[in-house]
Amino acid sequence: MRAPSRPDLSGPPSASPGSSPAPATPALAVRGLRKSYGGREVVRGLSLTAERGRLTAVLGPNGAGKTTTIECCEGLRRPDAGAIEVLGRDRAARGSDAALRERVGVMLQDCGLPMAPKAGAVLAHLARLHARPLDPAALLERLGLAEVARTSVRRLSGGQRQRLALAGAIVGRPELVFLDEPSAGLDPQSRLAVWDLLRELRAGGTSLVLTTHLMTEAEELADHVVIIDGGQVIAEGTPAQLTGGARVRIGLDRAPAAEVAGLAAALRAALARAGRADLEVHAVAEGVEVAPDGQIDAGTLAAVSTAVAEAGHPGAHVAVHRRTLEDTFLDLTGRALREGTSA
Ligand SMILES: Nc1ncnc2c1ncn2[C@@H]1O[C@H](COP(=O)(O)OP(=O)(O)OP(=O)(O)O)[C@@H](O)[C@H]1O
Repeated sequence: MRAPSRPDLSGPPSASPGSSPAPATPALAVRGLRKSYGGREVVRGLSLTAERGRLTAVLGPNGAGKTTTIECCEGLRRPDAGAIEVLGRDRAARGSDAALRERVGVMLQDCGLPMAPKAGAVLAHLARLHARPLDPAALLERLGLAEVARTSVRRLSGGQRQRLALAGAIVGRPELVFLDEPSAGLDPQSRLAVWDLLRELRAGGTSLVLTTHLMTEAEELADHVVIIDGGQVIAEGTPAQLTGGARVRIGLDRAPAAEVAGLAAALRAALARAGRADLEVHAVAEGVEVAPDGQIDAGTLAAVSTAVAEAGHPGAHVAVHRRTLEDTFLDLTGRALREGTSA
């Protein structure tokens, strides 16, 4: 199999090695954004910042207001209130659309491409609109689309259209790219190819802001994660900050709450006797967690294992557990299905 050719994804002119230092303003700054549809406010005073050269992932349940927020930032929707600065420019200022067109790439949720022309022609056309575009043929090849270059957009599969929309968003070598659910509906191979491409763009200095429902996508790619619910930011940080450190989990299968509480108390006592009162012990569903303030080193693991043995629960199993972003997301946004916003 021929290795896909690799388009030069080196970043925008401002990020090239040897050029002037990156500007101090963030790639995107949103302050107090508000937007209503038919009297229902779906974005309610939202503020977020995306730093330059970083990948910022915006997460949230269906209807949380992610697309509305991103479309306001892209200039596709007019906010009711609030301020949006894109690459240091006030989005609402006269002439900002024209000034930002060359510097900002947009991949829409519903692909936003014309249906009749052939895939290759669409990308070549988009490339011609830019001063220093990527090579469209290499980009098609890189995204596994070379074989459908002569197929009309209408006849592409959903995943192929999705990848073509991504190619269209980046072909102009933008400084900032907005991607609304870039890997929705992609098969695992295509998703990995898209992730590789996004990593490479970021390494080349491009700023990326994406929405996603894939927690693994945010965990794999994002420098900064913003969680939105009910039209507001409810948490943000690096994936590691949001998930917290690793814990030692002592599992008790199908144990009643009283037994779990008893184990937690016995562990606290045993750890205190061993001089490890610094270790926090929490009862969780079907077990107990011990959360060290930092990494789990061998001494900590040994102290916990000894304490478990002393506590005398023969059915207990000990494992190191790392919380995922999905755990945090569900803790913050709940497990119930959503219909619209909670406004
Ligand atoms: N043009 C519109 N007219 C009326 N209501 C709208 C419009 N666009 C979005 N909404 C409503 O605004 C709310 C927020 O929608 P939005 O698409 O911004 O959410 P989202 O977080 O992107 O959701 P999803 O994850 O499902 O894509 C939803 O309740 C949606 O039904």
